[in-house]
Amino acid sequence: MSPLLSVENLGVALARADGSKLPILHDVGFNLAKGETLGIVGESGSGKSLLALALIGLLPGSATVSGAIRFEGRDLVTASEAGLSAIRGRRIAMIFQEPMTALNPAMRIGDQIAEGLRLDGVRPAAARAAALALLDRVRIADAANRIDAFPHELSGGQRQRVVIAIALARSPALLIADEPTTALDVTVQRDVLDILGELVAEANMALILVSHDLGVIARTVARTLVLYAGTRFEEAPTAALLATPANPYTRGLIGAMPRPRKTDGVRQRLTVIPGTVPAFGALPPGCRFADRCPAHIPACDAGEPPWRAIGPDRAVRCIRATAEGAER
Ligand SMILES: Nc1ncnc2c1ncn2[C@@H]1O[C@H](COP(=O)(O)OP(=O)(O)OP(=O)(O)O)[C@@H](O)[C@H]1O
Repeated sequence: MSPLLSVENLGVALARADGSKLPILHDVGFNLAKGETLGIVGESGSGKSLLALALIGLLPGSATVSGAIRFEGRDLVTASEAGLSAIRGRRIAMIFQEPMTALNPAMRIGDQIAEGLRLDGVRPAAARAAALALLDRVRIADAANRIDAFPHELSGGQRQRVVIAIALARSPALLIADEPTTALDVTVQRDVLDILGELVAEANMALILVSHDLGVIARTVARTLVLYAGTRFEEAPTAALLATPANPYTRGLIGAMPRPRKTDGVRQRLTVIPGTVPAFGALPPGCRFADRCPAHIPACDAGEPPWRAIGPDRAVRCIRATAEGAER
């Protein structure tokens, strides 16, 4: 069976001031089946947001896209703007970090949830009833009274739950959430992630969750794709990725995860990956992670490591990696 979404050899280049093109994304690829959940993780500047925007054709006008993005049998790289706007919202919904930018401040939340359904021809009373049911499903307490509230009358967590309700209203096949909880307090983050995970599973909807935070990814998705400096570094089932990271970069990300200390519950940053992500205009000739990598050997500088399978459901871009874990 063909996957719901297949991304192959995706490249995105952005125009520089002098008119030349600066490649940002390079050889990104993955498949997503119906109902499957995938996390995309990497440090700031790794290209996560550009990837999310590329998937729904919302890149800046200066961007050049190469490779293929196939969704429900259509190639989204070559699709017309009209073709893409017929898919956005209806078949692929998107949630961004800041709920206030997604909500209309002058419109009642129930009307905003019902709006998409009205576009699909649902009558007003049925759309309002569906909006009420969705508010309940995203656990807005006292939904019957809150349905006529304006966004500013809600907390940040409630607003993001309304955004989730809007995204789910039209039963899209794929939801892309880009840092959906980064603007929220840690405890509210967990509630919103749990609601998101539950609703996506109930609806058998596929989810792409973009986050710099492996803790967020670990809580929510079955598979994870690690990006580094614009390209894929590792893909694996999330549990295997966390237990036996094959790429030294993934191991570094895991080491940098804040986690509660057993004794007093204080969150502590254990290790940081030394150095910084290289600039896109000055990438090293070999592995992009070479100058930060604790497992670096001269062969790493010979050329870009190929993307290669290290198991039936695991792949990595590192000449030293094995499925038993990264070289140290
Ligand atoms: N509109 C744009 N014009 C020029 N450069 C851009 C644009 N959008 C992104 N970039 C550059 O592309 C690179 C990848 O950015 P992107 O926002 O995708 O990274 P990210 O992994 O989502 O990081 P963050 O977590 O900080 O958002 C960065 O170097 C960024 O400066």
